[in-house]
Amino acid sequence: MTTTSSAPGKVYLFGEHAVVYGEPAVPCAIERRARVTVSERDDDRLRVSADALSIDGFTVEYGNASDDGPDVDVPTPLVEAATGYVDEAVAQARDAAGRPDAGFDVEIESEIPLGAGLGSSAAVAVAGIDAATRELGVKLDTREVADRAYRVEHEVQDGQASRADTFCSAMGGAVRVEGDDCTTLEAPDLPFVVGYDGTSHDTGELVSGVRALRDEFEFAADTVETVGDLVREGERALADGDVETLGRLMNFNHGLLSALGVSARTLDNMVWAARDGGAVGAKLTGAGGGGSIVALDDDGGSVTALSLTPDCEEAFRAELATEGVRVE
Ligand SMILES: Nc1ncnc2c1ncn2[C@@H]1O[C@H](COP(=O)(O)OP(=O)(O)OP(=O)(O)O)[C@@H](O)[C@H]1O
Ligand SMILES: C[C@@](O)(CCO)CC(=O)[O-]
Ligand SMILES: [Mg+2]
Repeated sequence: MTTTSSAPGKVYLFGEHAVVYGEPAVPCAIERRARVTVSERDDDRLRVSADALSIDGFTVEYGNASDDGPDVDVPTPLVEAATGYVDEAVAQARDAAGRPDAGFDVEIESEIPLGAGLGSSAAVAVAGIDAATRELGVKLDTREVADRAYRVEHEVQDGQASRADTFCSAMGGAVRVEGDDCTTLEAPDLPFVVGYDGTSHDTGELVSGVRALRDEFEFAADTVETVGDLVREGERALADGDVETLGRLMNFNHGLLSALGVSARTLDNMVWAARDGGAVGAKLTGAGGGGSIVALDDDGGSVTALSLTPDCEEAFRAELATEGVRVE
């Protein structure tokens, strides 16, 4: 049998990083999806092909726990970084189905750039768990897929992950996450514009950087709490459909993320290009360090402005994905 599931990427209206320390955040799913196709094998091995992986796209085949790991001619840390989320998603599916020895051929196709703040890891984990459990004849509730995908991110990111990306990808739409409390939100179809600088960064490392700053300086811990205050204000603006206030708060959130050390010159340049192009607000999205920004702009001027910005490799309008994980 073969099973394909897909799940969307996301942008953060507000609250990334601070959400790791229990502050609320509001991510929104966008219509860019990762598709994971899984076929059960008749042995216990795992064969992963992922065209989009930045190490030139590759296929690896490796055994279950006791084996030596992937047999490929690329440095091990690179392979581990590339396959960590898939490995853990498969481990979750094996656990959910009570089939520790199940082997799979896994194929990943994704419209979400890797390591760019658009939630590629969460989408791959969510779609992977959904496809692999269905392939083994187990139908998980969407919230359980989200919970297991969270455990994948938590494991791969050395215990530093929130439930935000994975819950958002599993449920679709706009969501609110505060610690273990995850809810879906009524949201207007916001005019998201994304600018992507073409680079890739490691979420785990960026989270560690914020943690270190927060441990060193009390005012950095205060900054994280201020992000939480801003998100609560943002929730009211979202409920009122007050796009102008949402934009102002996004600008404020970008400044706070910048203070926490996770912006980059490319991100700042794209943020300013979007604002100059008429966006009501713009901020980096996701872990940062490079990657993507999100802006709110009804009339498309910011897409043009971003396209003319040397630091921007791709600019596009991103529609809210109302559907989360689904079987294809
Ligand atoms: N198309 C894909 N094929 C295989 N693995 C993928 C794919 N997309 C993402 N991944 C996995 O996710 C990792 C990137 O996750 P990471 O959390 O660092 O960035 P992100 O999720 O894109 O951004 P953010 O967490 O800031 O939203 C890759 O190294 C890889 O392990
Ligand atoms: C930086 C972070 O807040 C979002 C990454 O998209 C990490 C997390 O929530 O796990
Ligand atoms: Mg991620």
